[in-house]
Amino acid sequence: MHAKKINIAIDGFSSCGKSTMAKDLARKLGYTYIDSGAMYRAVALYAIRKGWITETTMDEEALREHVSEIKITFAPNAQGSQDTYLNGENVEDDIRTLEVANGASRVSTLGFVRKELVRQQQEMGKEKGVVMDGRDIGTVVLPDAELKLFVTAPPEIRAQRRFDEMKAKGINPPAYEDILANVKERDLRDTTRAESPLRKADDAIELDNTHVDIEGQLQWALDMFNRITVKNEQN
Ligand SMILES: Nc1ncnc2c1ncn2[C@@H]1O[C@H](COP(=O)(O)OP(=O)(O)OP(=O)(O)O)[C@@H](O)[C@H]1O
Ligand SMILES: Nc1ccn([C@@H]2O[C@H](COP(=O)(O)O)[C@@H](O)[C@H]2O)c(=O)n1
Repeated sequence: MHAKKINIAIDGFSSCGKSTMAKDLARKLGYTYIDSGAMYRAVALYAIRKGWITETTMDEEALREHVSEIKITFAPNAQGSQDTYLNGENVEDDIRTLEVANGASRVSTLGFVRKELVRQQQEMGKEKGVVMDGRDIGTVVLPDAELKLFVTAPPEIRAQRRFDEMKAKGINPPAYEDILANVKERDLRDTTRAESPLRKADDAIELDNTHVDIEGQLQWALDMFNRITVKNEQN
């Protein structure tokens, strides 16, 4: 008999390894992975393309008026992972730039954007069997998630990992200092915004993965999952 599926919320700071952990865990468990950050990135990309976000300005009113035109979906790719679609267009690569990361960090401060995306994310979590990562998953999107994980590492470590990732992909990376500044800026905005600021849910279990590799963090997450599911079966 298959165990009853649960929802798993993974939150944490920018570039700490949340999506790596969430994807690996979903694959192991046969759950659906949802990258909530990709949804904020897709909104930002839409707004950048329309000229509503520039380096120094954000046209909130245009975004408010047109937010309902933005349809974000996910579909599996050949690598067994998920690609993000914006109104039917595959934007998985386009949303991974520093410019879009910065735009996402800015649009995510807007209450009406959060309201719409949280509604869609809650809909995706209704049937259970979801691993969702982001900033407010354990606190706002899925407050009843049976397992909540919170990942941390110092900004310098996180920026170095991003820098190494880009180099390994053959992308000419921005300067390490620019990546570090982006990580710190996004952390500050996420933790200080009025709408659903990033914080660890009271019932989340924390992992500082500074000295834990990708395999080690997956094993840790699986251990946490097994602990919770055994406890649930006993009750
Ligand atoms: N435990 C780990 N040790 C070393 N590197 C890691 C670890 N976890 C993830 N990474 C690497 O760190 C980089 C960032 O990871 P990932 O994209 O999963 O972070 P994230 O928290 O989802 O980021 P973002 O908030 O920007 O979406 C990737 O290159 C990933 O391979
Ligand atoms: N639940 C979430 C997820 C993301 N954000 C904001 O979007 C930005 C991009 O997210 P990544 O996870 O892909 O880095 C991020 O900087 C956050 O500001 C959010 O607010 N809530």
